Amino acid sequence: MIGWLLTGVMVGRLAGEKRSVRTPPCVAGHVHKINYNSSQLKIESVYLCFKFNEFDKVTEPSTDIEGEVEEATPEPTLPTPLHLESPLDHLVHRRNQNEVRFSAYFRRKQKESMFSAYFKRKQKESGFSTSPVPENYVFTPEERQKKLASNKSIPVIDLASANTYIGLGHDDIVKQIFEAGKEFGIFQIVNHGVNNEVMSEMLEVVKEFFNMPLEARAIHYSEDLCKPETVERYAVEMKGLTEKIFGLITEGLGLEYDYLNGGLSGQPMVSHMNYFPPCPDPSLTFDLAKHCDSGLVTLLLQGDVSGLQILCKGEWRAVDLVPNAIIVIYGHQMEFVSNGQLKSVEHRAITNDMQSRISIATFIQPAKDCLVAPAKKLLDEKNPPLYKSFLFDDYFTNYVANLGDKQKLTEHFQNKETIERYAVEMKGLTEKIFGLITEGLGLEYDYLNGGLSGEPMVSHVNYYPPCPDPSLTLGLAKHCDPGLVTLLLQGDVSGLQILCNGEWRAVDPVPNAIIVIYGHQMECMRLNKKFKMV
Ligand SMILES: O=C(O)CCC(=O)C(=O)O
Ligand SMILES: [Fe+2]
Repeated sequence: MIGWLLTGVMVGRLAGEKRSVRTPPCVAGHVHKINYNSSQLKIESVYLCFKFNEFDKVTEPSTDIEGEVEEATPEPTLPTPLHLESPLDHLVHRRNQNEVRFSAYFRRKQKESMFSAYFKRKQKESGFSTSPVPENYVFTPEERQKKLASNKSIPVIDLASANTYIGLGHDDIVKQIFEAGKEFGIFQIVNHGVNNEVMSEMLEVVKEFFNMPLEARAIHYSEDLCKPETVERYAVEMKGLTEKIFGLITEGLGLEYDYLNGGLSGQPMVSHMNYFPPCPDPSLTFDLAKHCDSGLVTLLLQGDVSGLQILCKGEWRAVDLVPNAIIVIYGHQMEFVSNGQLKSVEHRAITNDMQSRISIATFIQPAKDCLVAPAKKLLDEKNPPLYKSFLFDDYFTNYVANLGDKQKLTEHFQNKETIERYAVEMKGLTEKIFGLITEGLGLEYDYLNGGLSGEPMVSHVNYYPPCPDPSLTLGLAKHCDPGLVTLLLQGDVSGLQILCNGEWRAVDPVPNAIIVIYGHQMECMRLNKKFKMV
């Protein structure tokens, strides 16, 4: 359902500004005007994209979408329109599905067909044409906010002694963060080390920007309001905070310190500035509809007006305003990587009729081509992988298609059934093969059962991305398998080779075949040396 984000959309980026020089626009963007009944709605939010260590080089967003637009609204003259994928794109589009002129620069047609069925249904269900809130912003009675059942508060964690690295204070913080992630998937942090001045300046910049009249914003904002120093300082602070938090999270999980760095947080950091104006009837709609965040972690700074709520054990709870706190929201990837030990939290933002509200959400997300999977170190016989491994890009496509619905997404990416069925099949096949091998050797039927195959069966899931120069490296170096037998299933791309009488030979892919590889133990058993390992 759409939300009452009666703001505007500017899609922007941090360009290569140099501090000493008065620079051309540092945020390029686009403001959309929408006429709705007699009032004018302005749908706004700003995306800023930061690539660290590369402030001068900005990721080129795709702009291949203009051609798809049929009826472009006349727009003010603006800097070149840009498109950046933001985790919230789908919500923005959802809000504005019925205002067909919303965006000339997004993949409108594609998004329209994606959301139109949903909207038709929702509109039919709602039917509140006389409300002060535009009909397409009205939620069904079941979906609207009710009195909060619980006010049990979300943990506020003091990071003051996080940097001591050892000792009670530090260990206690690690524990608190772990517990908060396990129970809530969200917590607030204070004494986080982020410069308070930078935070309040950043909120001021956003407020100042959104308080400008639409036309003035459209023409001037990129020069007058971006305040590159503030934005850049904020970005640097967020980057530092991310590293600190990641260190504490990985320590709590028992993973290497830098496990969440690299590909898992490899997409350029995006900050999304939200401006929510007062709403004539907050009982009917939301600033932001229920969703889970798509990435690993979101760092949220809210101004002095509260509004964030989280869903915890079926109940909505308010996240209290804590001065100078930053809210850490776990996105869906955190749940996948931690194999469900840490939760990602569903949340929403409620409206109010008196004040406008500002929030700044900074998203840390995996690179598009990053293979996300439960961390191997967290898996064992008792903790099988609960989720499939997948490319983040595939997840994101599903995220958009499922409107950030955590349940649907979890169903799609969970592994339980497939893994279990595969394991049962492998177990059965092993028995069959063992029977045939022992028969060939003239041994008792069950000779290879018991201790000889007594370790819990383990399946490794390997993914080999394309390699820019296959002549220089191997997917996997020469080795023999340590166990008795390996049952290998390969996808539709061949690659396995074996060393046979001093020569490497390819193993051809045969549809639906399973490759049986004898491990070292098979040879070591001195079964008349009839079997060779490969
Ligand atoms: O404005 C808020 O409090 C929530 C923002 C949010 O959930 C998001 O940007 O993903
Ligand atoms: Fe969110």
